[in-house]
Amino acid sequence: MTVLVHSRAALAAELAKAPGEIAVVMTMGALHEGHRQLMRVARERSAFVVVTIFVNPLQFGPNEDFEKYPRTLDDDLAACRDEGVTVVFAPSRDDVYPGGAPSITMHPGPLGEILEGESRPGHFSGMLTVVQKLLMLTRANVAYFGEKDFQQLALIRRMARDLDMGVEIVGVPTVREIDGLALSSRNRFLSPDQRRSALALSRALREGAARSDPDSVLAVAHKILAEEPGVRVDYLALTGTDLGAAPESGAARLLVAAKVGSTRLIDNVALQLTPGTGAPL
Ligand SMILES: Nc1ncnc2c1ncn2[C@@H]1O[C@H](COP(=O)(O)OP(=O)(O)OP(=O)(O)O)[C@@H](O)[C@H]1O
Ligand SMILES: CC(C)(CO)[C@@H](O)C(=O)[O-]
Ligand code: BAL
Repeated sequence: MTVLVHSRAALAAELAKAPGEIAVVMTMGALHEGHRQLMRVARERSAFVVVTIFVNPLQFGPNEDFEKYPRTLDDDLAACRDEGVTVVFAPSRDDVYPGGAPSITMHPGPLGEILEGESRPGHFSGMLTVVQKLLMLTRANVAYFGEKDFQQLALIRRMARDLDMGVEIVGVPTVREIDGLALSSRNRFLSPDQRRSALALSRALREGAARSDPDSVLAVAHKILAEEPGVRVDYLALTGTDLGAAPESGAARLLVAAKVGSTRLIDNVALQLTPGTGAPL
């Protein structure tokens, strides 16, 4: 049975019943198969799984989509029930921030200043602050996050390690539609035409990642994105798996952020680089 709680007191009462390890899957709701995959991976290991649903105002910029972010609690609850989730914690803003905006917050450091951090000032500070609070409130031993938000996952791992938080952070591969589009709550804002345009993101990543020479990887991906007029690229970046400089060879990551209409989407893939193998485009 899945129990829905809204207050931190009701959450604490449910947590007291946990027989052992507590797992958490944090979300902003509007749940889709990507979220459900996180829940399934969590359930495979832990009998007690908490899903949090909270659209965190602290991680949205003033001109971002906080107000219009989809809120679909009834459907979300049904999805959590289907996946055998133990507790759904859907707090109000006052429950999470009883004293208003916190005066002590997380500082993401240099990794938080590039890519998403550069495009969304303050985003990662707000995100890490609420993740830390939700880890404390849920008393989680293990927490699951999607690779779709690759930089977010890297920062959460780093926070847990740097601050000795004693929680295990598990990354879960990105779940995609059959045509390659990464599942995202924001996909529902796309018109059919915009959805077709949005496919350029995953196509650019896939075809770029099929190359192994760094110049070719970026050139192929750039070309695909440039040829899609419905897409305005924010960044396309080839990095190491730690989001630092791309290695000359070995495991790397290709990341993209772009606006399709007024909807901002992100995606990324893993790839292997081998120098000197660039075939002409
Ligand atoms: N397609 C996906 N595959 C795997 N995990 C995902 C996917 N989409 C989201 N997640 C993960 O689910 C968790 C909650 O994410 P969130 O609620 O922001 O959903 P979202 O679809 O990423 O929403 P948005 O696109 O609006 O940011 C995060 O750990 C996120 O990485
Ligand atoms: C981790 C998170 C739930 C924190 O608000 C959010 O950033 C998200 O949904 O990815
Ligand atoms: N999925 C990352 C949360 C955000 O876009 O604010």
